[in-house]
Amino acid sequence: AAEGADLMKATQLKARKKLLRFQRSKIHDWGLVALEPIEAEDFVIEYVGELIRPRISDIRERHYEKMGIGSSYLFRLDDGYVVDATKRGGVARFINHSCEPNCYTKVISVEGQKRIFIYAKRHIAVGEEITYNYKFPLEEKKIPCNCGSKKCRGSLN
Ligand SMILES: Nc1ncnc2c1ncn2[C@@H]1O[C@H](CN(CC[C@H](N)C(=O)O)CC2CN(CCC(c3ccccc3)c3ccccc3)C2)[C@@H](O)[C@H]1O
Repeated sequence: AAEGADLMKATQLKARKKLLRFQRSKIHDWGLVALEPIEAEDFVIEYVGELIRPRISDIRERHYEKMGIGSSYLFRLDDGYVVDATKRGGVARFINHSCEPNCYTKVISVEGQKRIFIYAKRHIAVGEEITYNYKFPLEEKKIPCNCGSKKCRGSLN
């Protein structure tokens, strides 16, 4: 019974959302910082937003661009669907890109709903900024990358 409880506790620890804070980032404007140590493969946070169909996301993206909001809080899924965290989203929308990220994203269907979960690739120390690879498609108009990592590709797209 004891080991069962320990296993339960360990699982909860791994699955529990981590203590994070959004604050000024060295990479860009605002970012998300770890307030507690995070172990490799721990669940960090879910990228929460509205799941919208490809056509709707194109319309919204044009609208945001017109409003000068630029690359808004849109997280594109492989099938063209988009999770839009602009109006209603969690703090995960403040996570910046890195060419050597300390996290990775996983899209998991839960009751038919696609959701984006962010996990640690490695141990993350207190105070470290949470990052993942945006995997933006290559584009003409480059967004210069400021991740500062040795293997930086120089741009996000
Ligand atoms: N490694 C990197 N190197 C260089 N640049 C990087 C890197 N990683 C991320 N970025 C930048 O961050 C972007 C991703 N970003 C991640 C978080 C970001 N740091 C932030 O501080 O918001 C979320 C988007 C930034 N936008 C802000 C909209 C906001 C707004 C609009 C106008 C003026 C002020 C603010 C807005 C406000 C209200 C409603 C809707 C939108 C959304 C990338 O597209 C890139 O531009």
